[in-house]
Amino acid sequence: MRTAHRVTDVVDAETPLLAAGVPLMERASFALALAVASDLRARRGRVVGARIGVLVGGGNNGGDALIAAAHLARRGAAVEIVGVGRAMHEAGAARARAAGARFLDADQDAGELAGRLAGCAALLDGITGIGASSGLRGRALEVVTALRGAMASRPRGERPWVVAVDVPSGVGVDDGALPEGVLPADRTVTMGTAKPALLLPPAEVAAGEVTTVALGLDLTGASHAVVRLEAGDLAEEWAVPGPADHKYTRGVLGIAAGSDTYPGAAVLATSAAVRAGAGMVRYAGPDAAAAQVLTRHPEVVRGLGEADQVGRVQAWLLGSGVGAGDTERLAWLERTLTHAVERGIPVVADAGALAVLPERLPATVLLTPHAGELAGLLAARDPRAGWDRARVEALPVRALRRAVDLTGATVLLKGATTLVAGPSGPVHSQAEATPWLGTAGAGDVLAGLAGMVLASRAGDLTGAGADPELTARLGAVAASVHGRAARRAAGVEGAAGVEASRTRRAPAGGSVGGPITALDVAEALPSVIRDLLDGTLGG
Ligand SMILES: NC(=O)C1=CN([C@@H]2O[C@H](COP(=O)(O)OP(=O)(O)OC[C@H]3O[C@@H](n4cnc5c(N)ncnc54)[C@H](OP(=O)(O)O)[C@@H]3O)[C@@H](O)[C@H]2O)[C@@H](O)CC1
Ligand SMILES: [K+]
Repeated sequence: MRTAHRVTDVVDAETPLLAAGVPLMERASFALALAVASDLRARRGRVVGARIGVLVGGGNNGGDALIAAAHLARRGAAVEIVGVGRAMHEAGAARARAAGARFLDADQDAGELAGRLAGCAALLDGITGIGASSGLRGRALEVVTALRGAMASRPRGERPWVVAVDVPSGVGVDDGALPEGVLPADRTVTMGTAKPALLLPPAEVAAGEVTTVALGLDLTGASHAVVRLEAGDLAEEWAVPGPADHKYTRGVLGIAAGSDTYPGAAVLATSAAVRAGAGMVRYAGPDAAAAQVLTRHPEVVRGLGEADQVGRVQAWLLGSGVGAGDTERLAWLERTLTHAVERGIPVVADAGALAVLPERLPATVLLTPHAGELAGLLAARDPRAGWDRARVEALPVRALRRAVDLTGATVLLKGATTLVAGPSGPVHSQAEATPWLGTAGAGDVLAGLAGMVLASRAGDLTGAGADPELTARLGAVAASVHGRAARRAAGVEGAAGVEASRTRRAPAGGSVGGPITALDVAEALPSVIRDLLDGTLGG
């Protein structure tokens, strides 16, 4: 599990150590210099003679960069420092100067400065860290903007290796905002613990590879702001049947997905649920879609009539492939959702069901909007706040939290990185998806998979002493398994392939994979789940 902590928690943990004289900045800057030296050695064989540009702001983030610059200069690098703040960490600057680093004229033309920096082997971004709010301004913004331009005009292989100090300067450290004028890093060396922006869209793309420096901060009392589940965490949450289990104890999922207009959603959602190991699926939908479901999956049972006539289910998936004009179906979804909520049955509410939500919902209802649907939900409930799709994409965590506050439900926001949060607990951020997954029907597969995961853990979700944060965690499990199945179906291989498929950079080994259909993703589920439980799936 990867985790990140809020700025206030980091500051609270630092304060007693600093008061006790623990040399946190020494530790931070030494580890930073080591990381830069090791990257330089890997990329060009040596540190000696390498030209390293250092962008320095007025606070302690600049202090980290300056002391690291001193270490690198001592190791023979040609270090060039540019101050872009109103002040400069004095002790750090003195050490860098004493070690032989050069201070460039900070007032020279930004374009000329940028041209010089763009030719460096490495750049350190030490302008701002956790002490600044989102968005660079003034001279810092001017220099970084010119630098971005200068770097973009060079071939990729001739751009400097960028290392961000603690966070890429200017990101929204707690909310993951990515304003104009952030220098994208190849690596971020973060101090004490990862910061939320390093795991949250859209800022995470500017972080590159994240290295966490252990500073000895005591964060045991602080809650996680962001959690990213890894393979071992998924395996722990996955319900594995025991000898006494049968189809009813493994979880019966009711699926009300698909319509005469979108019958494929029924097939995709049921395929995902069946392939992911549902004890039983009851399909409650129109005859034509049901015929297609049964042709493909004869093990699916039909559920006819109202919710109380369908037969017992442990969880529902409602709404995938039901359009806004399908009034009769929407009315049925609304009645079924109310029925499920009254009985404490977990629900995945997708697509059409998002249009018929009651005012308040329990946390065991998992809403699965994409950015456009989330914008619609927020615009309806919070009309004066001006939510639209672009704002949701720019501030996804804020949008997600707002939707949770307004509904009481757990919300899963689908995207290249999927976010899940409930009324309590962290934001889960799962980034396993490959861009190949951006294909019609992928959301129906996720919905069916998420419904199956809730059904398989229904007892834990609703019983006495149930963990109120479990729905969000299981939503994150589904998102991660969905992304991993997509990678497998697409043939994305190795860490380089995964990285390349996310960033579209040329891979150094591995494979970026190729096109997939939504059904391919559902069909890859059994092998991915098997490997997950065998412990052979990395990441
Ligand atoms: N405490 C410690 O010992 C440890 C601290 N550590 C390190 O310290 C960092 C936190 O340092 P911090 O608290 O000094 O704040 P910091 O991130 O440098 O930002 C403040 C500066 O930013 C500037 N600035 C602000 N807004 C701006 C804007 N929009 N655009 C441009 N500039 C802007 C502002 O300048 P001013 O507004 O005054 O001109 C001010 O000078 C932390 O991230 C970690 O790296 C670690 O080494 C562990 C030990
Ligand atoms: K920084």
